[in-house]
Amino acid sequence: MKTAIRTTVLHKLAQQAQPASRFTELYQRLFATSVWQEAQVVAVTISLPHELPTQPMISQAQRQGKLVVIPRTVPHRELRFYPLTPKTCLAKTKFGVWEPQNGTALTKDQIDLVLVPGVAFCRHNHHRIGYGGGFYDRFLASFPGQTIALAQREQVVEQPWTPDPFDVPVQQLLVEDEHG
Ligand SMILES: Nc1nc2c(c(=O)[nH]1)N(C=O)[C@@H](CNc1ccc(C(=O)N[C@@H](CCC(=O)O)C(=O)O)cc1)CN2
Ligand SMILES: Nc1ncnc2c1ncn2[C@@H]1O[C@H](COP(=O)(O)OP(=O)(O)OP(=O)(O)O)[C@@H](O)[C@H]1O
Repeated sequence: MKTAIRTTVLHKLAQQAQPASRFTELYQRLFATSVWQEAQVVAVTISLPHELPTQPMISQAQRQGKLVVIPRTVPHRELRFYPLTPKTCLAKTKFGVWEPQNGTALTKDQIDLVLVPGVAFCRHNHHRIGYGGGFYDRFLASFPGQTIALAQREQVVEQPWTPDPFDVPVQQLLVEDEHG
């Protein structure tokens, strides 16, 4: 079931590249949350072309004096988050994402907010489906801070699926064009 949803949503997302202007209002809703406002250290990805653009969130966080950290994949399908600064060197992985090559990884308890990427999200219970690597499920299993995901309309699934025991739902799901 998760595999079928992943394939369907990825197919929809592949149809168009996402202009950040489409999501201005969604970003504003994120910036208005108390979790965002209180976070000093924010973990976010460098988005792929079909993903919701993350650059506006990175810029806003840096303007507000927050530390932005980005993931690097390491053996055993784990993630480590490194500061994104003008000194950060990035390299493209086989998977196609840009990852940091230098700096010092933070520990989980140093990160206040993780903006969780995903392919599909369940509207009702905030469960998520990623690319199938299990990186975020593994990381979030023992993450003590806050989690928020932003979703394009096409990524939201109305019908709950049966989650695997290791799946970790996000605490807040902000959906394009929806308030509340
Ligand atoms: N922009 C962005 N960055 C992100 C994620 C994301 O969803 N979006 N991730 C969210 O988790 C992590 C990377 N996710 C990955 C998910 C799957 C595979 C993967 O299937 N790798 C294959 C080899 C790929 C290839 O050779 O092309 C493998 O390990 O077998 C790799 C990374 C961290 N960075
Ligand atoms: N906490 C965990 N400990 C050990 N293995 C895990 C854990 N979480 C997930 N996995 C493994 O990761 C694999 C992929 O999981 P899943 O299909 O749910 O990935 P996903 O949610 O799509 O990916 P991601 O979390 O990277 O976005 C599963 O085979 C699972 O066994």
